[in-house]
Amino acid sequence: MSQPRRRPAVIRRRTRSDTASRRSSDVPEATVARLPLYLRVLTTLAESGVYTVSSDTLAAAAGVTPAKVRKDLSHLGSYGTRGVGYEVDVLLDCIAAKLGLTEDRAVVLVGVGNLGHALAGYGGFYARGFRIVALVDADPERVGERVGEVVVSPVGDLEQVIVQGQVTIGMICTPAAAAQGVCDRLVAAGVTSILNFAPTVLSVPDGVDVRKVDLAVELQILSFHEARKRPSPARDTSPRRGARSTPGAGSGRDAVPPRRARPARRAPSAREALPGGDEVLAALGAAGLDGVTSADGTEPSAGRLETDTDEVVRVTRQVGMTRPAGAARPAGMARDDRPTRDDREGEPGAVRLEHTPEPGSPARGTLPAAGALMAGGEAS
Ligand SMILES: NC(=O)c1ccc[n+]([C@@H]2O[C@H](COP(=O)([O-])OP(=O)(O)OC[C@H]3O[C@@H](n4cnc5c(N)ncnc54)[C@H](O)[C@@H]3O)[C@@H](O)[C@H]2O)c1
Repeated sequence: MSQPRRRPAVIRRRTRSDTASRRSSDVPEATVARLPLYLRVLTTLAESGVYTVSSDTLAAAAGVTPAKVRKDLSHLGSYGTRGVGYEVDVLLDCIAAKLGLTEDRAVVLVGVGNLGHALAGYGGFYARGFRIVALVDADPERVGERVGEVVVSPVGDLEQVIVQGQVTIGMICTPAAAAQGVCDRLVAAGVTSILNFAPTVLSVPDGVDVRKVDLAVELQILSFHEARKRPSPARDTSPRRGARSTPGAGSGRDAVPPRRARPARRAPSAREALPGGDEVLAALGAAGLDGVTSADGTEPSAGRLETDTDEVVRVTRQVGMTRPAGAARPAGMARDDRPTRDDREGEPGAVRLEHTPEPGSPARGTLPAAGALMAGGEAS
């Protein structure tokens, strides 16, 4: 159980050599990730005048199990006292030292847009010993702007502000395309830790640490749990037939997963249909469609056309369709009558078109012209 205490505790700052001598690399990354949680809880307890804390209390406040707390703290050489728990002050110092928080750290923030502004104005960094000493942006209109105590510098001064401010940590808030270049310059100027907010994977030499923050990933993880709580109606998530594997997917730069599974692709040999009939063929011919051939190599005839997607798009526009033939289903046309790409080798982008009138629709050779077909249906 915790006991009330009179005097609030403060984190004692140690010298650089003191910190270095206590620093070790034998702490698992997962433990390192939890130490800031314990630190936050302990700071609150100390400020409330609490003198000791049990592993149960610390675990509950940090949202982990008591066993994990005991294991994590054992990596720090801190085992507590049976029946008493841990001394809050001692544990605070111990964790702060392990995290290297016993000295202030200078930070440069590159990219002072929406996100950069918000971060630069956040007082919580300073309270935890992180001083944003420089703000840098490539936009001349942002240069000279004051955000809090700091004036935005031109990106050309990046190396200079790093050296002058003895900066070792850089925060990247630029668009993804600019992030690697910014990262390279930060590293070349002496920055050895980078907090990257840009949605890209950065390459850095040995000895440079990169942490990536992506709130969208956090939301996607929450979405996963939401989906488990409330299963949605079944959706077609089957892999596309014939889809090739994508080497490096999810590990390369800007790897962004698709928002939803695409419908299964058709087999390459599938014959696709178009609003056919002699009048459609005539309309295509009148519109100047070159290179129309029949699907079976004979003279082109209504309902058996083979051409290139771009040409279909161009012609459908010329004959008055307000959207490409493949994009909408004209009235009287079966759902499967829409033309789609054909995967035949050596003919990327080709489409095979075959008209198959739906029962009740106009017979072959008496169909209205393409423009009329579209106008009667879903033209937008
Ligand atoms: N990690 C997250 O959770 C998260 C959340 C929001 C945004 N982001 C990312 O943060 C980045 C910034 O987002 P934003 O909304 O602030 O964009 P923004 O366009 O408002 O700001 C980007 C800033 O970077 C500057 N910039 C561009 N190239 C530069 C360069 N080479 N050197 C210095 N400055 C340069 C621009 O002038 C601009 O001021 C984007 O990559 C975005 O995807 C990440």
